[in-house]
Amino acid sequence: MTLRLFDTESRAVRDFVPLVPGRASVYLCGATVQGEPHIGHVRSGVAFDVLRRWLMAKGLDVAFVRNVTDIDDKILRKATEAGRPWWEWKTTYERAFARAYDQLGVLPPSVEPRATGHVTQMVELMQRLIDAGHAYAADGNVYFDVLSYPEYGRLSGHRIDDVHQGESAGSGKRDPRDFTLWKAAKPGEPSWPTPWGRGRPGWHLECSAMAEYYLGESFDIHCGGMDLVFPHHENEIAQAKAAGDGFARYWLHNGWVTMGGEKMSKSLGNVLSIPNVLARVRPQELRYYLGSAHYRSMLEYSDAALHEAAAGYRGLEAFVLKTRDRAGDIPVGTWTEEFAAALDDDLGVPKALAEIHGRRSEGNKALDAGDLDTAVHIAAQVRAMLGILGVDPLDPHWAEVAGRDSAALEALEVLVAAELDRRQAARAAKNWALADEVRDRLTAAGIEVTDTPNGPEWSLKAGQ
Ligand SMILES: Nc1ncnc2c1ncn2[C@@H]1O[C@H](COP(=O)(O)OP(=O)(O)OP(=O)(O)O)[C@@H](O)[C@H]1O
Ligand SMILES: [Zn+2]
Repeated sequence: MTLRLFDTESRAVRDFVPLVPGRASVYLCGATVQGEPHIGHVRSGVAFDVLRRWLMAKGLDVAFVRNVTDIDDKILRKATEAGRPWWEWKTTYERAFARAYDQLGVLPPSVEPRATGHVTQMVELMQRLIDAGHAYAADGNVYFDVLSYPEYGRLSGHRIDDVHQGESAGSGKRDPRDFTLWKAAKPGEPSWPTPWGRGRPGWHLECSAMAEYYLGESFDIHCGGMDLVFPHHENEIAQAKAAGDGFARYWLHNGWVTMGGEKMSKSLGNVLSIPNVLARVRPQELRYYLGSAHYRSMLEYSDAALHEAAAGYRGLEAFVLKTRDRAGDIPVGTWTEEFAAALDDDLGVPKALAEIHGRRSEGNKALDAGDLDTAVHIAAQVRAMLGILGVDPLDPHWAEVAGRDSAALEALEVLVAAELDRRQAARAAKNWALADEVRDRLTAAGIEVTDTPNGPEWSLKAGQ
């Protein structure tokens, strides 16, 4: 059956026909590594990991590129405010994102290019745009001439008169609707040489240059969060197409994680960090929760919805484990036709999950009736289907992630217990100052101590 995908550019569900039979090329806009990831940031990683796994399951050789935006105004500003080098700052948060993707079982991309490593490709693209009369250099900046590209606005539906790039006014810009390809160097900021002077890349230029370098001038699918439709993806298209390239043939956008009806965002302060959520549920449960809604719909966060999803997942897991306990190893089987039809229909995960839960309930009936052959057959189907969604309960990845965390927790348990013994001894000796000091140190380290009739108990503070 043919996979059909909703393409933002044509505003329609279209059959997915790859450019090269048997292959699929996918570019996903990755993070601007300026701070700790929140659960909204990783939703696109999870949603398009399902796309990738489904393409692979259908036998395609998938080239999957997810970039890292590692030079940007926000990175420079935050590093300066913290008094740290910008390269240390961005590396720290690149690691935090990598860890979050890994914890959630997102497959590592085929390549993970950094913007700072692809200035050569950006200079080449700017040169082509200048040669074709679609870009101009002014005072060390390079701008894209929006009016020179009549198709501008096709992706987002913006009328040319309504275009506001949301950039600070640049020196030498001919028209306020033009956008920045390259920023002239400022004192104290990192910069790279170009024929137009030293400077650093604009955000939009990076992605066009990196997508084309790895995937070619035409490729299959470009993905990202829906806030990227304008201006980021509109500008990516303009840059590539004005230079004469075919660029992406399908545009996919995921909805937001919202909280209180608004996009989860650091600037609004309504964020939940990954470690915070992983203190409440396991990584596979968080992934199941983030992936359970259709990728294009909004996902309004609530503790209740998170726990409900986690319980739903545990029900599936319990069936697979129970069957394994009774019957031995469960192989990875194949998915059902209903599941395939659901995913082929623009990655209809909610329908696919309804199918999986339906199979689980049949499987449990088989277990109750002592029909182990049927139970094993169904458990193998459930494993295959959950595997496409990235949450196969028997995937060794989850044991590995849990092992890492539990080793650290066990070590913490020993250390905190020793501190609490010291505090109890101080209290017994009426040395209140020492007892308070121990407690304050634990609090400062994010450990909350509660005195109960059974003695002191501790937990990690549920911070942001
Ligand atoms: N709440 C969210 N839900 C889904 N995707 C999100 C959410 N917040 C950010 N993203 C996505 O994360 C990616 C990186 O975004 P970016 O680094 O620009 O963060 P941002 O949108 O400025 O968020 P914040 O204000 O929290 O830093 C983008 O693709 C964006 O669509
Ligand atoms: Zn991008």
